[in-house]
Amino acid sequence: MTPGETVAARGLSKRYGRQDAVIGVDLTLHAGECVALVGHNGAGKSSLIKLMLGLTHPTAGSLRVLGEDPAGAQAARLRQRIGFLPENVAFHPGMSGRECLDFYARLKGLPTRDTPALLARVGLEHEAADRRIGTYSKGMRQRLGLAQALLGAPRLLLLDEPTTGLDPALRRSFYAVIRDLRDAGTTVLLCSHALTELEGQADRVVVMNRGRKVAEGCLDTLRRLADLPVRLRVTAAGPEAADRLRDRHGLPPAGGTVVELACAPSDKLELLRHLLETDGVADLQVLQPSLDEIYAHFLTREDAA
Ligand SMILES: Nc1ncnc2c1ncn2[C@@H]1O[C@H](COP(=O)(O)OP(=O)(O)OP(=O)(O)O)[C@@H](O)[C@H]1O
Repeated sequence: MTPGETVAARGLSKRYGRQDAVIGVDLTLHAGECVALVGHNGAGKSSLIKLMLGLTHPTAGSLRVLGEDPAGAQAARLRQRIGFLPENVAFHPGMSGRECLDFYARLKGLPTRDTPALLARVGLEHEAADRRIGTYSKGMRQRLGLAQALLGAPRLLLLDEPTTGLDPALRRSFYAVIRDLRDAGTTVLLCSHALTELEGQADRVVVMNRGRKVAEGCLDTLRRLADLPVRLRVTAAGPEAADRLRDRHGLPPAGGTVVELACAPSDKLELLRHLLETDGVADLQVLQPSLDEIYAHFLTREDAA
């Protein structure tokens, strides 16, 4: 592993009986980056995480996590430096948040003195910390789950669907904590189906389909690779101007003042220039392909292959 690399997978494969879960995956993660691992159900995301945690052994290929073999002799020590938030986090309902975190700290061989600061970091201080978990809302349980994952200041944080069921305000505060950790040098791997909310959160996106890595890059790179049409939403000054515009671009008359045009990314500037010079254009909006559309493009392409 080169300096700064926290995870290095080479040709990594995992097979359960006759079921291939991970197939020949190459993946490198670095300190201080937040990477989103996206894929449909059964794509192999959880299997990849289990391999990183050393809970299962690779069938083929190699995997180093923080410089160690996660399923090797040093696995227990290595796991102290990894934080993990499972998809369905379940805590004992009779414990308070504080008791629960103390319990997990002891399990990890850590002092419990950091518990109050961790609870405060995820917004569970004061009265909330001493309430029974059975009375917590979903958002509070999820925040406790994050606090649990942050025990021992891990250098690698694996979060499986961390924001499922959180309202937009809680999501924002969740991602604010993640950003701080990333900026402090932690590697964060976020597994998610909720693609659109990852825009602006992940530095890099890795797309998995049926066990294989099918695309990787920052959003701009994926956008470029996908080369999907850009849409321009034009608001015309009136219905006649809208129909004139439609006619010029080969669209049937439709009424209303909003006209949606599409073009290849390389033709965008020329079309914009043309529209700016066209009479009757009152406003226009450039609609880039969303992460969902880019993701669908890579999955469809792979399925066709
Ligand atoms: N213990 C197991 N035994 C047999 N097959 C398994 C096992 N664990 C996973 N699989 C299979 O491996 C494939 C990948 O599953 P995995 O759980 O890694 O996908 P995932 O991307 O995490 O899906 P999800 O988003 O639904 O959690 C699936 O076909 C799954 O049925």
